[in-house]
Amino acid sequence: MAVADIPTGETSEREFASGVPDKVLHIDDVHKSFAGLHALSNVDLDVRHGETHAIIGPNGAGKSTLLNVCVGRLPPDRGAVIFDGHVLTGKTPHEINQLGVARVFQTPEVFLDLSVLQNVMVPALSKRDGPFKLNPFAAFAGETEIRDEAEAVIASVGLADHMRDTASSLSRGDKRRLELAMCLIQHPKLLLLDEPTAGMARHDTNATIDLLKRIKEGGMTKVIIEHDMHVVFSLADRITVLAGGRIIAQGRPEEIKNNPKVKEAYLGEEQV
Ligand SMILES: Nc1ncnc2c1ncn2[C@@H]1O[C@H](COP(=O)(O)OP(=O)(O)OP(=O)(O)O)[C@@H](O)[C@H]1O
Repeated sequence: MAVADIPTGETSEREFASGVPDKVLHIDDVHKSFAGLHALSNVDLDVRHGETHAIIGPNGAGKSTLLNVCVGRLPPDRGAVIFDGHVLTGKTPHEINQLGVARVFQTPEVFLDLSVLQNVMVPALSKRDGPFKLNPFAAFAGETEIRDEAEAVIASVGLADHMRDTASSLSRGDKRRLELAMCLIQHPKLLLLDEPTAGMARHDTNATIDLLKRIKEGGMTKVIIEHDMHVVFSLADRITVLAGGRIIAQGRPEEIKNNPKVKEAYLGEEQV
């Protein structure tokens, strides 16, 4: 039976999971079109437990569309996404997040009027309490344990000096670090990063590479979309190359570097 035909009942999900124990994420024959434009065609991809998997490709290749399908922001026209034994297709972004998938967006999505500390406490409280609808300031009261952890995570992304600053006052690069901290405090099984170093100066980019390497030591699985090849080749265990919505190559970094199809796809763009 094709994965796309698997009903979303729990038994089927468990049966499927038992067949692929080392794969955290399985993308099966995903298609997505926008008004006749094939943004994704026949996309098959496995991400293994604990690896850092980079998805690269020229502008308009379909990278962000693929991530949006994975996190439930876009329904695929065909195919399925399986995470940790759960069929994600048809689930809401919040349900997918609750299963252990966190994402750093291309444009940072933070609470601009809250402080850095409060921003990082929100997802921790939400994970513990569910999507609370009460005044978040009331919910913050007496949350010593979560506050301590939030402070530690904020320090780990290099924002200790901005703990009480409002998010709106941060630079774009710091907003991305804040968003990363908001993901890390959730202890996700899978972290999806959409151009995590976009808009950062080289010094900050290198600091982010170091941080992501340290997270890797913790065993978290990561999928990273990135244009900066220095970042890709510093972090990736395996790379998938998309062009025109199709996968044109998959393999280890050295294999991708020497792949003629990849060089051709990048002609006129930044060289791999
Ligand atoms: N919501 C949408 N409506 C219409 N077309 C879209 C939409 N989202 C993406 N597209 C189109 O789908 C194709 C793939 O876009 P996508 O953003 O996934 O590419 P990408 O590889 O992430 O590009 P970039 O590296 O420039 O961010 C592009 O041609 C884009 O214009």
